[in-house]
Amino acid sequence: MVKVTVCGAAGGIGQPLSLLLKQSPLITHLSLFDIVNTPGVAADLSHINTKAKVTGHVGTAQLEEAIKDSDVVVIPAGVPRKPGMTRDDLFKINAGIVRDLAVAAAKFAPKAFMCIISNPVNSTVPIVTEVFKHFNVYDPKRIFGVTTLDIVRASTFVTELIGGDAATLRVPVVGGHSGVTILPLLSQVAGTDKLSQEQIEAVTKRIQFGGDEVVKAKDGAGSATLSMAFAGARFALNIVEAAVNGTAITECTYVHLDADKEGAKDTKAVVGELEYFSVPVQLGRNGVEKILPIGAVNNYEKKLFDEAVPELKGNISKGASFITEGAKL
Ligand SMILES: NC(=O)C1=CN([C@@H]2O[C@H](COP(=O)(O)OP(=O)(O)OC[C@H]3O[C@@H](n4cnc5c(N)ncnc54)[C@H](O)[C@@H]3O)[C@@H](O)[C@H]2O)C=CC1
Ligand SMILES: O=C([O-])CC(=O)C(=O)O
Repeated sequence: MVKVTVCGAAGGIGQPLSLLLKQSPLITHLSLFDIVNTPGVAADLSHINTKAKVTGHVGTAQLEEAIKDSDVVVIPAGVPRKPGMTRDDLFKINAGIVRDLAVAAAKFAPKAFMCIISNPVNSTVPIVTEVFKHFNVYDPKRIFGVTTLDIVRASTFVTELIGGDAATLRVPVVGGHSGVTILPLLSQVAGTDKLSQEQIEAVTKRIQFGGDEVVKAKDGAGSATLSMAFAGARFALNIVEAAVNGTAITECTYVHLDADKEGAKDTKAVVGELEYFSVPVQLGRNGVEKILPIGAVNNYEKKLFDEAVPELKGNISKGASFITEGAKL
């Protein structure tokens, strides 16, 4: 039995993400939570002839039943950017939304794998951590910031330059999930040696600011939803596959480096005392099985790390202190 709850399931990401999850033969219960419209979305999806039973839950009074005993909780709840905004501008509204959902998960599904999509991811993941610590149910192996869209974009954009199959080209992207904190490690990708330094820098910027491309094109109607649903489903389904079948799947994801202290040593050597970083992680039955080395980084990439670290540090402490110095939970 595998219960997956999507919080924010009626939204731009939530709906297509739920559709993709409904196709998994491994999920037996797909629970849809939102503050609006989930009865309709659930009724609609429930007619699809795949295994998962679909239930809809609307409003905070139904959050407990929605989330109770979930194996996986995916959170794309909250407001998206409009042109001119940074992800950090969303903190004011989304921090409280993620906190309240994390409180419900800590109380009613403390063992769930938490997959956080809501922005700013660099800060919302520390919020979830601090809430779980407060309720004494914290396990860093089970809390993930979903940065898969950066990896998906990197595969697409790099393939446009070097050719090959975007579906199978793996580009490690580490760091965080906003602008300069997004660190594509192109020097580790076979075939990028054909590119000029100018091309490398341009595609690096494109990956870092891919979200802005969509925000601009949508012109006030929100940010990436369909590509995020694809990326979120890929990540959540990898978590499910690893948990159910023990398959060792490697994916870059934003985690607390305590999730595997030994494995994180090589990352720590580069990023200092930073607590969170998106790193290549081997997933398994208990979430993070191993943090894998970030590998060799060239001089240009080192410079990018230097820009990312102070920004990430600020984002992390902003999220953590929202709980540790905020109103009583
Ligand atoms: N991690 C990533 O790579 C990405 C993250 N995002 C982020 O995902 C979030 C959602 O984006 P969209 O789906 O486009 O927004 P949306 O506005 O279309 O949907 C958000 C949904 O959250 C719901 N919601 C609001 N408060 C809630 C609460 N307390 N509990 C449950 N649901 C609640 C809303 O009713 C709405 O249905 C945004 O913060 C956005 O920045 C977007 C794209 C990529
Ligand atoms: O850009 C945004 O605000 C949404 C997002 O995180 C992305 O598309 O990577």
